[in-house]
Amino acid sequence: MPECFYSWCGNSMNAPRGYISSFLPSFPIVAPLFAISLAMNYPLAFTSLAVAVAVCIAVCRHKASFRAIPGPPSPSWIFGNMLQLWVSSPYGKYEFAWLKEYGNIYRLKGCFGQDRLMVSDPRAVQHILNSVNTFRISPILETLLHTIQGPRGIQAVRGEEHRRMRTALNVAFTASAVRQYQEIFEKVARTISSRLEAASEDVVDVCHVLGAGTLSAIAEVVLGRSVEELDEELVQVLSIIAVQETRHTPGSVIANALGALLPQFSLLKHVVSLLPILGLLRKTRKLATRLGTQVIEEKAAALENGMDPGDDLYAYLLRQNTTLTKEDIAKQTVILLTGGQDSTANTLTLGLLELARNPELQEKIREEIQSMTNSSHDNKPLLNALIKETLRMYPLEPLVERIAQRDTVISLTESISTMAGERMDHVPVHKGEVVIVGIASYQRDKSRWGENPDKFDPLRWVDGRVVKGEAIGPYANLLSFFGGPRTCLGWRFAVLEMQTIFSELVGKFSFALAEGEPDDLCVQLAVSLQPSDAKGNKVVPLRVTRLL
Ligand code: HEM
Repeated sequence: MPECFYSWCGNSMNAPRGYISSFLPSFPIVAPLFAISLAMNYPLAFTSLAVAVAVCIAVCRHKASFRAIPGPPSPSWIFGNMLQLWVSSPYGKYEFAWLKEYGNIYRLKGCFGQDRLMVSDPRAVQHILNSVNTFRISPILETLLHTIQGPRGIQAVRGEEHRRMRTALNVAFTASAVRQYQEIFEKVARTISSRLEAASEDVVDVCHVLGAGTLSAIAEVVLGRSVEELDEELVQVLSIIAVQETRHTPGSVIANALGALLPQFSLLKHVVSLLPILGLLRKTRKLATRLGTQVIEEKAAALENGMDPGDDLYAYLLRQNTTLTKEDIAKQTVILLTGGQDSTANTLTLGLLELARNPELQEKIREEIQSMTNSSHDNKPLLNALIKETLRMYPLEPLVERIAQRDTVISLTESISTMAGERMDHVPVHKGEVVIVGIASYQRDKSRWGENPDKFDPLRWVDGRVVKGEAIGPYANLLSFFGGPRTCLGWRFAVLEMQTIFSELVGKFSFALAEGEPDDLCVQLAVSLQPSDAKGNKVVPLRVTRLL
């Protein structure tokens, strides 16, 4: 579940006014949620609260350890550079310009004059993502993960328990385990093909078709169930989560700033997760866990009776006899369904959009696919270059905030100059300070990815322009699947799924921009980085023509 997930909760609050008062007794816990709600319902009261908090912060604040590092001017004391960073449209309008001007370590202003360190230096990024005890996610994000996944969800558990659970789950995500799901991916790809065919020679919202396709893939591969067999209510909540208009807003930026100040008490998680405004998250978890439990029970019974439990991921996990209990497996259903669907659908959609913008490249990739039908997808260089370039340009989680739990030092790949002209090859960070890992910025660093890093150009992966550099992330030195102990568990699954679906679709159809329509499609930061039209709707209309 991406970092920016909780902005979604902010936007989905249509709470009746009177009900806000029920948050007041637990105000320190729910401050961010309260802030968004207040902003929407009582703008004046919100402004007064924001000013009061700002004054407190200004009084208590100590000088940030990285104050001497240059960075862009701040346009506002209340928001600092945070609106430019989190709310700009298209995503990265300011961030990628700052990267060019200030390099891969610079200082930003957070809300109410607080300093933030923006980091995309590879060594520093690796250090932060690996040091999960020193750099923790904000308490409010932890609370939301706890709400949607429950205390036993893989993203909610920490430390040794996380390591144990990950090792056990990983048996179903190794290269050889994932190869077993190939046939199911092929079946799903053919279903997507027939849906497109039904609409062929017409303009189709590929985002919608691929969203439905990747939900089928995840349901069939993980649970051995077709979408038609899933609870209708569950499919409905999953699609609300996927298409919800969840862009960041000034309210969510303030909530973010306040959320970073909350204490890390586990009791708070339990209290906050009961709040009525988080009802949709609880409902998703309840429905998904109920389905997971039912599936696991059926498969366990089949195994006990010497019958075939199926060839899906849950059956595989049960057969492997891992240290996970049946309840623990069932409790991962919500992260697997939510984390595995939209992420892959968005990446596939953005890849097809880029091919529609570049017919020549599309034709080259099609020729490779059609001439290598019997080869493994791993042997198709252009197909894999398309996947890598789409992941590079459009990381699902482009910004990651972490709060230092103690004083520490971050070493850099290359030294930087302070405003006074001194050289620094490491940056001290004090307890409580917030660093922002710029994953999208890291993936646009010219020294690593070659000339024109802002251009979508898959050929950079085959003509030697990409520099190997320090090994980072699980796939192609990219951080789109994250890095460190919290690396995406499903990255091999996602790569094989994308290889299979791209091969099927690009091999059989041509994709073009809708004629007469301006190409105003872009990406915006919502729950994750999402394709969007100029009005912010999650739609990508493309003209799809059947070729074979
Ligand atoms: C293009 C597709 C995908 C992308 C870009 C992606 C990206 C990510 C990212 C960035 C994270 C880290 C989130 C965080 O901790 O802030 C993550 C975690 C995770 N992903 Fe994916 N993901 C993709 C597909 C999948 C699929 C298909 C599955 C499952 C079948 C999956 C399962 C998971 C799980 C279980 C975690 C939590 C790992 C942990 O906390 O130990 N992902 N993913």
